[in-house]
Amino acid sequence: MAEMLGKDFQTVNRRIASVAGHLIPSQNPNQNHTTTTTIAAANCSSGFDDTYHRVHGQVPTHIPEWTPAMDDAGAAFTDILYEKAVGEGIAKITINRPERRNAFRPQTVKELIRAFNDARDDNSVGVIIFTGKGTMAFCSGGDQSLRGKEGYADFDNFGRLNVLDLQVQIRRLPKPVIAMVAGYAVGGGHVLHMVCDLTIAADNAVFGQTGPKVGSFDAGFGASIMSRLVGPKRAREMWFMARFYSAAEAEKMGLVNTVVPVEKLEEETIKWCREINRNSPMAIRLCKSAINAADDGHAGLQQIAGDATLLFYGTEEGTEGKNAYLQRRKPDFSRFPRLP
Ligand SMILES: CC(C)(COP(=O)(O)OP(=O)(O)OC[C@H]1O[C@@H](n2cnc3c(N)ncnc32)[C@H](O)[C@@H]1OP(=O)(O)O)[C@@H](O)C(=O)NCCC(=O)NCCSC(=O)CCC(=O)c1ccccc1C(=O)O
Repeated sequence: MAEMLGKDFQTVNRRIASVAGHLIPSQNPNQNHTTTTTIAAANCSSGFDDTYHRVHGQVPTHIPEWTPAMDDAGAAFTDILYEKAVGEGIAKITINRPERRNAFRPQTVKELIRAFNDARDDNSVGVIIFTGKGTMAFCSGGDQSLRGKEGYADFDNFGRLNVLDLQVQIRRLPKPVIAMVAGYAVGGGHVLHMVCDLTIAADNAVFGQTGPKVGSFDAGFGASIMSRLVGPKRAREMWFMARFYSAAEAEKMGLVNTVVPVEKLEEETIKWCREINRNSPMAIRLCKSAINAADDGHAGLQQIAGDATLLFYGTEEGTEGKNAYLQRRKPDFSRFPRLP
């Protein structure tokens, strides 16, 4: 009996400690002593006051300390800025050609590919922000002054369309990529924000395809992903008319996740990054590959199947096979259940 009462007492104590863990001290200006308020009551912008929100709490919104980043090649970037937030697991990749409304040239795309590769390989990075320098443009597409008969040419005497490689890279990257869009996201720049996993738009953002006005089109992801996002009727409208849409219109169409005042853009984006980074990286990885799997055909299956192999390597069952091979014996899988 005494033992049972002791256990109950322990349970009550544990529960009180757990609830107290959700309490933060706050100073009441009218009183000289400290009172306690629940995190949910103090900060809850979502308006939910439940254990889920008390346990997970609020996400800090302060701007992080950015430090310049490099990749293994060590060559300086000329067309982009590549930064990581100290101690945060956030990388930021910025097209740095504001005088051209952040239009990309082949060199820009090569540098973007290097930075995205590095952010993928850095296992301290959980989320990548993709943006443009300044508030006038996220990206205005391919640099038309460099467009030739075979694509875009800057330092070579032949053209290329290497932005298509970048699109595929972002789509396959097993970490969330967030487009942080202020100003124009048009032409190939509009396609780039669409291939990102999420888009946080400033209230000055402008979206649209220009291709049919400038003698270009993206019949790849630019057509198929757009159609998924906004539906085929709207996608046809966007491509046939080549109109521009405000941030509010884009939000209504499902092109962006949220719209915030331009001066709050980075703060809000960082908040989303931190919120994602608090969650299970493997769950997020699988969610990304699962959402893309059907649309991406063999490549989509390969990504999600690779994730399954990755998980299987971490199991005892998988390890038994490897150990048996290394120990030159038959594997013994008899202890592993054949689940229904
Ligand atoms: C973006 C604008 C609407 C902004 O207008 P505004 O604020 O009035 O500024 P401007 O004075 O026009 O521009 C300032 C400055 O920047 C230069 N500039 C802007 N955009 C570009 C650009 N894309 N290329 C080259 N230069 C640009 C502009 O000339 C000015 O320079 P000054 O020296 O000061 O004069 C407006 O700028 C605008 O409409 N821009 C063009 C938008 C556009 O049509 N983009 C190209 C679309 S096609 C494309 O992107 C193809 C991409 C591609 O490679 C591809 C290939 C194959 C398959 C798929 C794709 C794909 O789509 O990704």
